[in-house]
Amino acid sequence: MIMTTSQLAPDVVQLLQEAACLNTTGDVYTTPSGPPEICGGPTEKAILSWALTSLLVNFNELKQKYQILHVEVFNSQKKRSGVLVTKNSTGKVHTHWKGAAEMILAMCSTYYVKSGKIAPIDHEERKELDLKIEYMASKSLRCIAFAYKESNAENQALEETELTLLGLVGLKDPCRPGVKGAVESCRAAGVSIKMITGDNVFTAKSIAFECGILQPGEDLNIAVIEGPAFRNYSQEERMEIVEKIRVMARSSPFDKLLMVECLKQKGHVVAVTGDGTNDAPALKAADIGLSMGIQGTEVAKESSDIVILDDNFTTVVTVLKWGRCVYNNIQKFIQFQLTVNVAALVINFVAAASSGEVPLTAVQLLWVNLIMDTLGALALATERPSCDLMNKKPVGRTKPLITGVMWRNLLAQALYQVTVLLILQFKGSAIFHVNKKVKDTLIFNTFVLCQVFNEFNARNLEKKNIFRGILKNRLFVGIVGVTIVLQVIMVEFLKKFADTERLNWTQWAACIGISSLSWPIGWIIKCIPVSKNDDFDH
Ligand SMILES: Nc1ncnc2c1ncn2[C@@H]1O[C@H](COP(=O)(O)OP(=O)(O)OP(=O)(O)O)[C@@H](O)[C@H]1O
Ligand SMILES: [Ca+2]
Repeated sequence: MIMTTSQLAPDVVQLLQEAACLNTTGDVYTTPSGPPEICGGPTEKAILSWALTSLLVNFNELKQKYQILHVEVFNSQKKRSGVLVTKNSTGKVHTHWKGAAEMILAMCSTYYVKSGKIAPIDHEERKELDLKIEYMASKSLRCIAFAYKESNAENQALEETELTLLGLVGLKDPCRPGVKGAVESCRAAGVSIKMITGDNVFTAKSIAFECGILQPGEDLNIAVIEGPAFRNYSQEERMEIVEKIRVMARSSPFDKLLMVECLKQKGHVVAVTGDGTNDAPALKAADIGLSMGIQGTEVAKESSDIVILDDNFTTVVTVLKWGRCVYNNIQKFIQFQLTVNVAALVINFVAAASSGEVPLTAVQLLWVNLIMDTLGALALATERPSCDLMNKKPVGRTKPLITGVMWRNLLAQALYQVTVLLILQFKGSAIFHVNKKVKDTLIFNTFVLCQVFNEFNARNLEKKNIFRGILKNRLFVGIVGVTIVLQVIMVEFLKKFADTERLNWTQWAACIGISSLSWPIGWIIKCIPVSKNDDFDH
């Protein structure tokens, strides 16, 4: 039941004001114009703003009336914070605790009723209060309880038993828009999301449903666990259940770390997001630690690999997408580069071994490497992420960089290039009725043009449509254009330098015709399935 201050006894209001404003790490700055500014952690801020608006407290005035004798700062293990204060006017000493509701309730033996009287918490009362906490939590509220005790001595430590419950507050930390979508995207990308929180199990469950981490129909007995239960399992038991857990509630920093370590031992690649000091060990232990740039504590940021500047979970999807894109672009370039090198090596080796002459000269090979390394790398590395990247399973930790699919594409293209170039080498002069120098130029020119065509093939390792989005990648088109222009200059104008002979229109057409066949070959070869043992998806 929500009550206004007028419905409460003044004594209780006073105690609640003390509880909210003295037992806090937050602060309030009054501004001459406009509402007061509250600072501190999110929980502290919420409680203070409730105190200012609902308890109508004057924060700074109240603080001056008391002296703080002892502080126990909030810690993630005990999930509570406490102070020992004395009121200047009366000299009375009060212990105040606030923290996770059921934990504070366990320290209480009495509670305040509305009228201001103190009543004992018997078995029945305790059950009812537990139900209240559970109800609030199931509405995805984070429950904080306030408790206090009056004592006489000033120098004693904070008492932890026989307290009087002052009240419960429920804080709503709503699931931000977009999070549900991000969770779904991650799931489609083969990334399983787990929520590890210090919250109560009911709050955690309810929030997990809200943002799609838990789905209707899931076996909650397996998917939801509390930190202490997880901790108390044996290592073998933990390894058995860890993959099935979706939500871990009431976890301590150690539980978070334990979970990350278990998942890593299972061979998973683990990413952790977190903002608090209590997340630091897990962030550090994870393969990828992502901390929050705005709310995040310095400790969390220091322990992480990536700082998410906008504190938005949906950014994780962007990180994932770009990470995959870079990996994919590297693969494309490797495939492209290896094709060039394998083909050049085989042609020269076979020709040298059989006739003692090499068709591609050192300068020509240097030239090929120069334009294909720099320009080819630029063209393929600047491809932007495509949507299908996010529908694939992740690459396993032990997966080779060059996959079966890449070998298939690479070998097919290299085989084609080697075949046509060797035919040109041995039969070229007869076919085209040209001298040796022109024939060598034909080989060189065809070889380079084959790479230009193959650069398009390399744009997509698996999909047959290699032109998708090509106009959006102006750099790619530009680079291919520059490569072609340079090649024309090389063949037509730099005869001495590259040892080439000018080619006529027919010969150019023949070179282009032969090289362009690498497109249909690329298309056909992609129809051949390659066994993918992708089941190691983490
Ligand atoms: N400033 C605070 N003062 C008192 N109790 C708090 C405070 N902040 C959190 N709590 C209690 O501790 C619990 C959370 O503990 P903890 O901070 O260890 O969790 P967490 O894992 O950081 O949570 P989150 O999911 O918000 O990151 C909350 O459910 C709440 O009951
Ligand atoms: Ca936290």
